Amino acid sequence: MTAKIIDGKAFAAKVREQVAAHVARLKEEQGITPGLAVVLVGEDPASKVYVSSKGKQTVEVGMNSYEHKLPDTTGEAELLALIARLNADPAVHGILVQLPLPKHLNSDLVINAIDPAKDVDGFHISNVGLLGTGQKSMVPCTPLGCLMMLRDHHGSLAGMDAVVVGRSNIVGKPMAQLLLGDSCTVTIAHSRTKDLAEVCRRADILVAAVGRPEMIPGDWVKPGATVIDVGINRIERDGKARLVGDVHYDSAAAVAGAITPVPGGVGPMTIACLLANTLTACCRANGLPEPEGLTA
Ligand SMILES: NC(=O)C1=CN([C@@H]2O[C@H](COP(=O)(O)OP(=O)(O)OC[C@H]3O[C@@H](n4cnc5c(N)ncnc54)[C@H](OP(=O)(O)O)[C@@H]3O)[C@@H](O)[C@H]2O)C=CC1
Ligand SMILES: Nc1nc(=O)c2c([nH]1)NC[C@@H]1CN(c3ccc(C(=O)N[C@@H](CCC(=O)O)C(=O)O)cc3)C=[N+]21
Repeated sequence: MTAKIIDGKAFAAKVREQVAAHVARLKEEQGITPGLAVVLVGEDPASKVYVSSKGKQTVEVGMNSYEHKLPDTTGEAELLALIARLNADPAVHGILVQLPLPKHLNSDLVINAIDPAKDVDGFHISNVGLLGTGQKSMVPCTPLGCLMMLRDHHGSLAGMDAVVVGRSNIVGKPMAQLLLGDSCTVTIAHSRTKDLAEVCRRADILVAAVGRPEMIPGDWVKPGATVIDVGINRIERDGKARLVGDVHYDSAAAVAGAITPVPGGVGPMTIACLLANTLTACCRANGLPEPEGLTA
């Protein structure tokens, strides 16, 4: 079997179109423009690329983008003061603090200082708790993007065996919650899992969020399974810089039923979902109906 390629880039473009249409209506009918503030501390090159890409796409869908670039040496009090200002600013509907933060800053403390209603990353403990109990929340962008692609491909996910490899707070755990919410039977695997290959082979839906280039080979994939590759790994091959996932694409695509590529899979959906979450936050802040099909 040769897998159907799930085109995250094209899917993300459709999501952005929906967001842009809704934003245009908000402006015209309500005089409201959604605003997203992105905070970047330090000079991490990959983070800089993501932040500028986020800013560009925010403007493209008609929203206001506020970029705050702070030096590596920024102290905790200074960062918390900026977050307090953004929390109080009615023009800002979404706040994202780019991770990882420099080591001297406590990211839990910083994230939990964001107003949960503006926490478009869905990382605040209140949003984590709301998601875990099945209540309305802000849902983390990467898992939300994965869920949208899975629902689009399968319709209902009920009863499917899902394996999530990775248990981080930003991808693995919220991904597992969303799959459980859609009635999958969910297994979360990690670095201490025994016989990971065997666990993966049980999966109808296999989500890889590990951060190890091409760690999952095709013979760990159940024939016909859907493979969602979250990994973004920069490697050098034949003297060239390349981006690869956590799944060995060629061998996995030979057995899977469907697979997301890297690049062009989960990554573009993450940013599209960030824009969708900002729109959702703006609608909620103004007591307006939320966009349909763009929330979990
Ligand atoms: N496409 C996108 O939009 C995004 C992509 N990413 C990418 O996704 C990947 C994961 O990111 P993130 O969740 O932040 O990473 P973390 O490093 O926070 O977590 C990695 C997880 O993988 C597990 N793990 C590590 N090695 C193994 C192994 N050999 N076998 C099984 N499990 C293992 C770890 O287990 P343990 O807990 O036991 O240590 C951990 O739970 C990265 O490549 C990242 O770049 C991340 C965010 C967004
Ligand atoms: N607070 C916070 N929220 C995040 O959502 C967040 C973060 N911090 N820190 C870093 C990770 C990573 N992340 C990606 C977003 C887009 C692509 C993306 O668009 N990738 C393109 C390729 C881009 C390239 O070429 O480098 C693709 O896969 O096609 C990748 C990764 C969001 N993250």
